[in-house]
Amino acid sequence: MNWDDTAPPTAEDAAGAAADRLVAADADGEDTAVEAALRPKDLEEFVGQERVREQLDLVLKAARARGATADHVLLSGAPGLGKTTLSMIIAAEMGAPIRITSGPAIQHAGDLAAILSSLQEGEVLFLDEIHRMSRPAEEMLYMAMEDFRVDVIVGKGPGATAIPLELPPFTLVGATTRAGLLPPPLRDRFGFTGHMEFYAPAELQRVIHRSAGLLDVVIETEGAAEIAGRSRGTPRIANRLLRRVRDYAQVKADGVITREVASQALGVYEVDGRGLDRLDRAVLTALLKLFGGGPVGLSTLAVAVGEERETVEEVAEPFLVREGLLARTPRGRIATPAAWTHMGLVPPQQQAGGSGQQGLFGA
Ligand SMILES: Nc1ncnc2c1ncn2[C@@H]1O[C@H](COP(=O)(O)OP(=O)(O)OP(=O)(O)O)[C@@H](O)[C@H]1O
Ligand SMILES: [Mg+2]
Repeated sequence: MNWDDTAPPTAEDAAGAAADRLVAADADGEDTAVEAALRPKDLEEFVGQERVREQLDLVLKAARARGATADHVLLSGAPGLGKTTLSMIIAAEMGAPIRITSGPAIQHAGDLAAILSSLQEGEVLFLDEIHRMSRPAEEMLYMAMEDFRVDVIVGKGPGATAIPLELPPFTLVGATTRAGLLPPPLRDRFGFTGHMEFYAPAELQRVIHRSAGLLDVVIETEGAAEIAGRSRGTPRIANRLLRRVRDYAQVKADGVITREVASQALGVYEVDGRGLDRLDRAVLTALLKLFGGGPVGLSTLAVAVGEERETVEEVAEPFLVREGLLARTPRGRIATPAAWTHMGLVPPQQQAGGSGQQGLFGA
């Protein structure tokens, strides 16, 4: 694959790129299968997130010293940054069992009542995607969090009665990718909120070394750095790229991951030096080559790459914006100078003799 390919991207180039992306932050089937083995088991092993780790360490140590159940904890942050991992660490650090469920799994308040009433004292209840819980369940949760009590409604209509049910003290750990969507009364009932940030390359490098050790893969520092730089600040992506690079190293090299092996492998998988994949590059290429860097409307840009508007807007753009390669303006999408540099192209006004525009659109 030649990244500097001058032909405009075709629909075929972009099609499928969104479906099964190596650089997607959400877990795929394979991730789910191997992630359990790669999860750090205690705070010490958990890489990065210094602030959250330090604060959480205090919360847990204090609770342990008092012999009490830890305060409820809310973890917010983008997919793949370690929320589920941290919830398990909280339970492990407290020496408590953990029960795992998620917002979408709780359709009725009764579902939640059943879970809450079967908790043991001190148990950690991990509620993933807590922003997707139903309204009635949410209201039941308020009372459970605050007073360790729920009202179970028996019967219907005028004859319905609320039977109060005492709960043992427990620790709720809620996780959300969208903290802004949580109703304030719910947010306020957490004693501690940890905001997970994207990881620095050096931190991802540590994640990769650690995972390589667990997977019995030999990796050089430079090899880990190469993978880290393409992992979009996300441990899940780092671990996934490591597995693909390991395959390549076994088949095409002597199994050792050097910088060169990592770079070649990720070239095969079309993940570039900055973690952009084919879809990301198709969007940038269209924006730069067909529209001179913009501004261009989202719909036009989507047609040019042969993708749905939503795919461009929700799948490709967030990372391009985060990387400072693309900006969304009221007049449309524009490429930043960094985008031109990254794609190895020269902006029209910098091209010699003013013939740049023509050359650009004529290409
Ligand atoms: N700080 C970390 N140190 C080492 N590995 C990590 C760290 N954070 C996450 N990982 C690894 O990344 C993978 C994904 O982490 P996890 O499942 O906890 O993410 P998440 O935030 O729960 O994602 P989602 O929002 O999709 O549920 C796991 O395999 C885990 O081992
Ligand atoms: Mg998770």
